[in-house]
Amino acid sequence: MTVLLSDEQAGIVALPLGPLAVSACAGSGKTRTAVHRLAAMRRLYEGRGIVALLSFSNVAVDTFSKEYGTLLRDMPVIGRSATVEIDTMDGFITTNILRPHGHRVMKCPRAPFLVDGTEPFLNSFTVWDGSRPRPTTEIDFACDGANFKFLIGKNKAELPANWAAPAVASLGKTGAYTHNAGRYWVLRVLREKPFVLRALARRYPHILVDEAQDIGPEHQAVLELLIEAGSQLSLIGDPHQGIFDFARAKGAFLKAYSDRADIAARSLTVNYRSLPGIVSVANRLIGARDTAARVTTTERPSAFYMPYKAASRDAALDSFRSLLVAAGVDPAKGVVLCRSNDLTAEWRGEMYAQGVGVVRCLAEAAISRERRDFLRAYQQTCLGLMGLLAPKHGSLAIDLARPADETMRLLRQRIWAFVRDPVSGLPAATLVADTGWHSALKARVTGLIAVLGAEFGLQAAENLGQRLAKKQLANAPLLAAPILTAAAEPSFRTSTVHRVKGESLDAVLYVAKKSHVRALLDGTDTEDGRIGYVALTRAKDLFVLAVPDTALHAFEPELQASGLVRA
Ligand SMILES: Nc1ncnc2c1ncn2[C@@H]1O[C@H](COP(=O)(O)OP(=O)(O)OP(=O)(O)O)[C@@H](O)[C@H]1O
Repeated sequence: MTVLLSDEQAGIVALPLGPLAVSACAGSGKTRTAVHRLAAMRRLYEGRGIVALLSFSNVAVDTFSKEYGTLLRDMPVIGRSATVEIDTMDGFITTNILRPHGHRVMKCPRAPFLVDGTEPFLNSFTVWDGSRPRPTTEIDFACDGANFKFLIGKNKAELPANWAAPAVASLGKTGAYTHNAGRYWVLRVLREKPFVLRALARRYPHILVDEAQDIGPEHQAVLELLIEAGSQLSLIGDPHQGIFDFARAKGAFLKAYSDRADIAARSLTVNYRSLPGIVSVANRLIGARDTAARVTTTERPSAFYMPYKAASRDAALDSFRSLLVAAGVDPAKGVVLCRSNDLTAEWRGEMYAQGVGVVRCLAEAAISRERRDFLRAYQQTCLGLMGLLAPKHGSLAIDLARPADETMRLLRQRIWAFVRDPVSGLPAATLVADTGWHSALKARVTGLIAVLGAEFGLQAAENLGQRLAKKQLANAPLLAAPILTAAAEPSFRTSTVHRVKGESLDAVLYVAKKSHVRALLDGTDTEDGRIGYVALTRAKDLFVLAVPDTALHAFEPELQASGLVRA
């Protein structure tokens, strides 16, 4: 299949192959444009290094790799070089800097390895925050010019460097790093070991970053160092879709980069994804004049709002189902989107955050398995089991992830068997949490720990009973049964907006709280506004905004002025 480009896209691909900043509207085919430009640059740099295409999610990387593969099939041999790399931004810095060179600044005797903070061996690494010791893994790092700020807690309170730096160094010596600390160590490698930076810039003469609105200050600092050392940088992104404020990524770099004198700045303004009615609402919300490439053959609207009662979720989902049928969209393709994890879990019919500690991990494992997310079910089960084993087995999770010998492989099989089996292994999430589920869990997990002791020599932690205590479990199933059994009425995929970023969805129901509706209507100056905008612009054929019934009256004039139609 030949992949075609529009004039606008082809113009960007054909630009002289220097650094570039592309500000692109939603659905404008950034993937296609970036992949074609990558192929064009590849020819220029043939034999002189690697051209990297970086993004921020594994889904984006898979999509780019597939499209690039399709494009290569139609290319002359010269374009088929293997010297193109497609990766996530974090994957790129981990593979090229942290794993091979991190030990030079971390002073560890092994290649650095990622931890998520729950590994028991981390318990002995703490930092004083002025009133109490906190896990070192909770330290966040903010790039502050040539220095770093060390932050802690939800409010990101600043920690004095003379408390934080020694704690970070002490954990670094083990080789362990968190996602946040990884960027700190990467920047230290590039600043303190100039030969690494020089080699990297020679190896990557041109780096293209997609979703460039998501570049935060630490990634920006890495890219600026590479530019100084000789790499060229091209950015492509949409400032209206920056939804990673929590990572301090606010699209500032993309905006500022296009103003630099030596950078060619271009725009993509045609939306190929959504029906004109949806594009028109998006335009009104952000004051843009993007155009829709698709045409409609009917007068039927494609962007709606409807009231919902928080206590009547099923009624709202039924209304969405009717709208899907009326729009001719397969109901199985409808997707429910929410702003937060809690709201998403509620709309999925899950009992959110059940249990405490080990029991919570195992409850999440059971829910994940029932939702057929087996990998997460396995990972949560491993985490739970780690909490039931003696601290000396602290690195077991890492060994299990990459089993080096037959014993580890057998152990992994044993845990997988437990995860998969609701009858004698991990109890079904449809059982009542505080009675049937908990009592079955306690008996079976205790049995499993005994087996792990007998067969694999693993020692149980002390106080197993306490660790498996019945705390914060509701007198209801962990997972509402209709979600699993409604074969005739397929349940909708339900997700946070963040998880569907970059995707095209046939139909979207965006379940908003009052503040989310307000933010959506106010445009994209706030993060909540941008999240609403991302939800809206995922929709191809149908968008429905669910507004709390108590707030409908106040918003109705503005909703209609934006072009949304009452369902
Ligand atoms: N020239 C084109 N002709 C027809 N369809 C196109 C063209 N370019 C892109 N598309 C289609 O438009 C849709 C949106 O493309 P893509 O997902 O790359 O958009 P995007 O710019 O990344 O959007 P967003 O930033 O909103 O995620 C895809 O289905 C893609 O195949």
